[in-house]
Amino acid sequence: MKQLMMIGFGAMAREVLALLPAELSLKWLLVPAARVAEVQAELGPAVTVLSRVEDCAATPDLVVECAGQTAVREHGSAVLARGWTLGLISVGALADEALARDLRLAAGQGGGRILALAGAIAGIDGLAAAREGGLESVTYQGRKSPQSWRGSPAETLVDLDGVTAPTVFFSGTAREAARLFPANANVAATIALAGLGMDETRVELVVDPDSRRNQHRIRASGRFGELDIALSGLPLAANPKTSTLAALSVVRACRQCTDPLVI
Ligand SMILES: NC(=O)C1=CN([C@@H]2O[C@H](COP(=O)(O)OP(=O)(O)OC[C@H]3O[C@@H](n4cnc5c(N)ncnc54)[C@H](O)[C@@H]3O)[C@@H](O)[C@H]2O)C=CC1
Ligand SMILES: O=C([O-])CC(=O)C(=O)O
Repeated sequence: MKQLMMIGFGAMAREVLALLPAELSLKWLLVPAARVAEVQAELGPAVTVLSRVEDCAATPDLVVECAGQTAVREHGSAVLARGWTLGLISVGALADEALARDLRLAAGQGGGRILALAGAIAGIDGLAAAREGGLESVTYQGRKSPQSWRGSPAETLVDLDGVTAPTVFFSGTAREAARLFPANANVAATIALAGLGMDETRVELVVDPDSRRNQHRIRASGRFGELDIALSGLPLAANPKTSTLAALSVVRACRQCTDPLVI
C-alpha cells in the first residue's frame, strides 16, 4: 500500500479523501498548528496530523497540496528538499518569481519533483505539447458567479451584488491574475506555465450573475494550429470558488502514483 501526505483539509482535500484510490492511503495530513488537535480527533489514529513537514520521519510516496498559495510558501521547499514529489494545486504560487526559484532550488538539491496539476481546466496536455512547436498567442478567460468572487479583490472592482450582465472586471497578465486572485485564478498560472509564460499570457476575469458554473476558456494559436477549449465546471458545494474538477485532478495524480499505466 502506497502512502500519501496531504497538505490542507478544506473543501478540496475532503473531496479528494472521499475519492482516494484504494491502493493509496492517507498517512500524514498537514494543517495549521491551531487545527492539529481538532483534525486529529476527527480522523482518528490511522492518520498522523502534523503542522510541520519536519515532523514526518518516514517517506511518503506522494505529497499533494490542497491548501492555498501560503501553504506552498510555508511547506513547499521542505517537501522538495527531502526528495519527495509534490503535486501542486495552488500553482499560482509560482507566479512569485522568488518562491518559484526557491522551490526549483530545493527540488534540484534534494531530488524532489513538482507536479503542477491541471486543476479546474482541461487542455493542459495539448497546450504544453503545442509549446514545443512554438506558440503565438494564449488567452484565458475565467467566468464565475458573484458568490464565487466574494472575498476577492473583485469586490472592489465591480459591484458583485448589483451586476446584471456578464462583466469583465480584470484584464491583465497571468502573473497578475494568479497573485491578485489566489483562491480563484491558479489556473491562469497553470496555463502560463504550459504555454507562453506568466507575462505573455493574457487573462480576463468575468463575473456572471446568470451562472452558477465556474467557466474556463482557453484559446491558443501557434505552429500546431489553433486550440479553443471551453469548460463549464460545477463548483464544490463546500466552496463555490473551487471547481469539482480541480479536486478530481488531485485524485488523478493519486491514481497516477499507484497505477502502472499513467494517463
Ligand atoms: N489549480 C486549480 O484549478 C485550483 C486551485 N485551488 C487552490 O486550492 C486551494 C484549496 O482549495 P479549497 O480546499 O477549496 O479551499 P478551502 O479554503 O476550503 O481550504 C483550504 C484549507 O487549507 C488549510 N490551510 C491554509 N493554510 C495552510 C497551511 N499553511 N498549512 C496547512 N493547511 C493550510 C486551511 O486551514 C483550509 O482548511 C485554494 O486556496 C487554491 O489555492 C482551488 C481551486 C482550483
Ligand atoms: O476552481 C476553479 O474554477 C479555478 C480556481 O479556483 C483557481 O484556479 O484557483
